[in-house]
Amino acid sequence: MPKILDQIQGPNDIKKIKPKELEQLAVEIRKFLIEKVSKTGGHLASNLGTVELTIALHLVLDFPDDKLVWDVGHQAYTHKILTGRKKGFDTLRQYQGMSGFPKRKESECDAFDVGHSSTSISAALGLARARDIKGNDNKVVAVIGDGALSGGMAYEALNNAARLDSNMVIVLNDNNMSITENVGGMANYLGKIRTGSKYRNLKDGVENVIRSVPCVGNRVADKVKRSKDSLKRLFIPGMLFEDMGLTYIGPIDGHNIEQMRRAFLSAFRANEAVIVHVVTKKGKGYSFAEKKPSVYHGVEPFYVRTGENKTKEKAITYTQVFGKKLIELAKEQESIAAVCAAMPSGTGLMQYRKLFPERYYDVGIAEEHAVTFAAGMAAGGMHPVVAIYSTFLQRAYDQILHDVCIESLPVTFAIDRAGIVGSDGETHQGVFDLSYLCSMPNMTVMAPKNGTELEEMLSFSVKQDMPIAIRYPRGKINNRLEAFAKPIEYGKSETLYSGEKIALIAVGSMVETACDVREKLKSHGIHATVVNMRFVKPMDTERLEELTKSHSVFVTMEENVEQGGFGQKVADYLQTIKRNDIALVNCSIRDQFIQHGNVEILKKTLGLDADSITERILLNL
Ligand SMILES: Cc1ncc(C[n+]2csc(CCOP(=O)(O)OP(=O)(O)O)c2C)c(N)n1
Ligand SMILES: CC(=O)[C@@H](O)[C@H](O)COP(=O)(O)O
Ligand SMILES: [Mg+2]
Repeated sequence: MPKILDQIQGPNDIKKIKPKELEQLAVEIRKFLIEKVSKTGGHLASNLGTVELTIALHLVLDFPDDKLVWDVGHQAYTHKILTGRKKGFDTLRQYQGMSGFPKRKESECDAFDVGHSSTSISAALGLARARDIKGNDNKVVAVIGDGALSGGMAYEALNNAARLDSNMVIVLNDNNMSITENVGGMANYLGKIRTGSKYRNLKDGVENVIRSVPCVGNRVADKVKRSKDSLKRLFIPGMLFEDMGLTYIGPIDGHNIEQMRRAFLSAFRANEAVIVHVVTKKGKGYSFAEKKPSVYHGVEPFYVRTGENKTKEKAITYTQVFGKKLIELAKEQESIAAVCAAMPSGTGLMQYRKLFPERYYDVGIAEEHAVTFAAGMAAGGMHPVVAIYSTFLQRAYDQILHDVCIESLPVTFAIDRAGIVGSDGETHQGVFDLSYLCSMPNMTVMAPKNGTELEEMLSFSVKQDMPIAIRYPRGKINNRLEAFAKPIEYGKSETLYSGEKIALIAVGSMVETACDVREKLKSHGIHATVVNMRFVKPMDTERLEELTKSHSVFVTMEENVEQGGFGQKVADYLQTIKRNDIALVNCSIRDQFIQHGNVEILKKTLGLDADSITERILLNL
C-alpha cells in the first residue's frame, strides 16, 4: 500500500492530505523517525512527542511565509520531514549532513537558528515586530517546552510580549519533562493546570449552571469567559499568563490534531500574544522511550526491537569520573554543594543527588541563576561546585564575572563538554571557555590530561578559597598517560617528556595528541619536549622561560578558539620577554563556528589531529 508519507515531498504538501488520513500520517512519521534515528543517533523522545503538534501547525501555517520558531530545536524533526527534508535523515548530525537543529541556511522554512534553550519567544516576538513594521501579515508562532520555560529569557520575553498589540502565538508544549524531570515553581503550576480535573469539573459545573439560565445564560457565560476580570478565574486555567496580559488557551490534548488545529485558528484571530498550552507525551509511540524518556532524550544508534544501544564499548567518561569523585569529596567536606542547570544526568550528578539531596540543586535551565545562586552560597560559607556544559555556561558570563570573580568567591566550575562535542554542532561546541574565563581577574583555569588528573584537580579545587574552573571534554577518558602523575601544585605545569628544539605545550585533551605528535616527530629524528600545562591561568611562565633556553619552536595545542586562547597567551608572553626569535605554532581553532559531525573528522578539518600538527611543525623547521 502506498504510504501517505510519500505524498509529502515539500513544504505545504500536507494540506493535500485528507483529514481522515492525518492520524495514519502521524503513525508513518513516528515509524520513519524511529528507524532513521536508530541508525544515526539523535534526539528521539522529544521528536516522538511533537508529531501531531507539528502536523497541526503545518495545517494552519504557510511556509516559508509564516514563521515557526522552535525552542532548543531538538523536537523539530517532523518539521524537517514536512518541509521536504526526508532524505536528510540518512545523514542526520553527520559531517556535512543534515543538522539536528533548525538552520536558516538549511531551509527557508526554518525561521530562526536554535540549540540553546529559552530563546523562542524573544525571537518570535522580534519576527512579529519586524512583520508589523514592514506591514506584512504573516503568522508567527513560537513552540516552547515546559523545560525551556524554566529559563529566565522566556520570562523576559513573556513580559515584553504582553505589550504586543498584534498577533503572535506561543505554543507551550508541556510533556512534564525536561531532559530529566522538570523542576521548580512553574513546573508545579503547569502540573496543577494539567491535573486540575477536579477543579475543572467544579468550573464546568458553575459554567453549566449559568448556561442553563433561560435566555441570558449562554451570553453571560461567554462574556465572563472573554472578560479580563476576576470572574474569569472561575472558568479559565492559566490565569497567571492572563494576569500578565497574555491570552491563554488550554490545556489541549497535544496528540489530537483537530483540537489543536481549531485552537490555533482561534488563537490567530486575537490581536495580542496568545499562549496555547498543549499536553504531549515525551517518547510517544515507542514503548522504551515512553517508559524512559530521559534515556531516549538523546540517543546513540540503537536496535529498534530491543531499544538497546548498538555501541558495545562501555568506556568510562570524564562525566562519570567527575560524578564519582564529587561524591567522595562531599563525604569528607560538608561545605560542598552541587549545582546544575537541568542536566543532572549529562553532568554526572545522578548518584550524587541520591546521596546528598540536601546539598544538591537543579535550578532548571537557568545557567545565569545557577552561577549567582552558587555565589550566594559561597558568600554564606559553602563551596559550591557548579556543573555546566561549556557551551551553556556562555550564558552566565556576567554572573561569573560580576557575582563570583569580583568578590573572588570559592566556587568550583566543573565545565563538561569543553572542546569539540561533535554531532550537536555549531551551537554546542565548547570552544570559547578558555577565552571567556581567562579574561576574568581572580579566575583560575585548569584542564586535566586524563581522568585521574580530573580527580586531582577537583580535590585541589574544593580546598581553595577562590573561583576555579576545570574544563574537560565530552566522552571517554584516555588511559594512556597514567604513568605521569606529578601532584598538582598551583600554577605549575607537568613535563611528560624532555627533549630539545621543539616544545609541544598542550592543554587538557590535547596532551594525548601532543604525545602522538612526539612519536611522529621521532621518525624525523626529532625529540620533542611535551608539557602538560594543567593551568591555563595562571600560566607557568617559569617553565616557559626555561623552555626558551633549549627550544626554538613552541607548539601550543588547545581545543579552543585562537582569539583569547592559550596560544595567544603564550605569544604575548614571548613578546613580553622579547623572545620573538622563538617560532610559535599555534594549534587552535581559527575564527569560525564548527559544524556538526564526528569529533575525529572535525579535528582533522580543523588541523587539530596529530598528523596535521606534525605536518605544520615540519613546515616550520
Ligand atoms: C541554555 C541551555 N541549557 C541546557 C540545554 C540542554 N537541554 C536541551 S533540551 C533540554 C530540556 C528541554 O526541556 P523541554 O523544553 O521541556 O523539551 P523536551 O525535551 O521535554 O521536549 C535541556 C536542558 C540547552 N539546550 N540550552
Ligand atoms: C538539545 C541539547 O542541548 C541536549 O540534549 C544536548 O544535545 C545534550 O548533549 P550531550 O549528548 O552531550 O549530553
Ligand atoms: Mg518538556
